[in-house]
Amino acid sequence: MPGANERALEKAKGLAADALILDLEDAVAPDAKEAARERVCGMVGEYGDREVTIRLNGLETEWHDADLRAAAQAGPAAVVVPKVNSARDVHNIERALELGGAPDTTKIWAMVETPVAMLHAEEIAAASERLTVLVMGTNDLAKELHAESVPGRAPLLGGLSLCLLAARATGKVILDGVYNDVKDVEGFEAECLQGRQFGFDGKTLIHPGQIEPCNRVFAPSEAEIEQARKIIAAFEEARAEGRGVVTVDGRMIENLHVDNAQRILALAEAIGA
Ligand SMILES: CC(C)(COP(=O)(O)OP(=O)(O)OC[C@H]1O[C@@H](n2cnc3c(N)ncnc32)[C@H](O)[C@@H]1OP(=O)(O)O)[C@@H](O)C(=O)NCCC(=O)NCCSC(=O)C[C@H](O)C(=O)O
Ligand SMILES: [Mg+2]
Repeated sequence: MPGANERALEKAKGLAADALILDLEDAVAPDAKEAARERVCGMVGEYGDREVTIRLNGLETEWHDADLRAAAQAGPAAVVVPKVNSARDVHNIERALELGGAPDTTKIWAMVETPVAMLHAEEIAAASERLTVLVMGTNDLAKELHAESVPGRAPLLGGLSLCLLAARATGKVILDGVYNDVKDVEGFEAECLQGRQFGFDGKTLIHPGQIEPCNRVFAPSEAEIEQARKIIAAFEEARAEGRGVVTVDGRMIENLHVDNAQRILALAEAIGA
């Protein structure tokens, strides 16, 4: 949410989002940057249990250093850094956080949103243990690619896949990009579903109306939870009888399907908590 929008920052205290990104970058006009920085850094502790992050201005901008120093002192759950293009960028942020006295609990969320970042996704993701999340910047990526905005996002799928591979290969969380048409609920849900089917852990949002459909699409449904329990029970029974493979509803179930079922139950449990 825009760091200059007091109304939105207040409203966010009652919204059912898992994490908040208080933005100092694109959603804040140049002459409002300093006031937004001060306001946002002062509000980090006001959102209860949710992960509160601050999106800094980009590494090459005149505001970046001051944003990073102020955020390091405020100690949010993470600094969200736009247009990260290399492992060296991550190392520079890491060093600046340390020099700025940031607590160890302040992580780095790297926005990957340029062609260079797509090609360096693995080295970015692996660059630091402090980096815990990759965030797709699909608007900037489309702009850089000269791609058109089309349903299904065909022009972006190569980049999305590269970043997903990088996140999974390095054990990091990855969040899908935003959906700009805040009035198009159907199109938004379709894009959430596509993101989930690809393997994204969640989606970044720009409007309160996007929270409920996003939570619904990304959370395991009752039927999925039930199926996961059935798979685990059937496999345990098969194991007790000395078998390593079993069928559930006509489908083959092996160890790896049990791992997936356990992941679904753990996710449902985390959401419940
Ligand atoms: C997109 C918006 C400009 C739309 O704003 P508006 O027309 O005011 O929306 P509504 O009138 O429907 O608002 C209804 C109420 O909800 C509050 N609101 C609106 N947006 C937010 C929000 N993000 N967080 C919290 N609350 C919000 C309004 O204040 C209204 O409240 P009330 O008065 O009580 O009724 C606007 O939604 C907006 O500015 N969204 C965020 C834009 C943003 O953050 N952009 C930067 C991130 S996206 C990005 O950078 C892309 C990435 O880098 C990439 O490359 O892809
Ligand atoms: Mg961007």
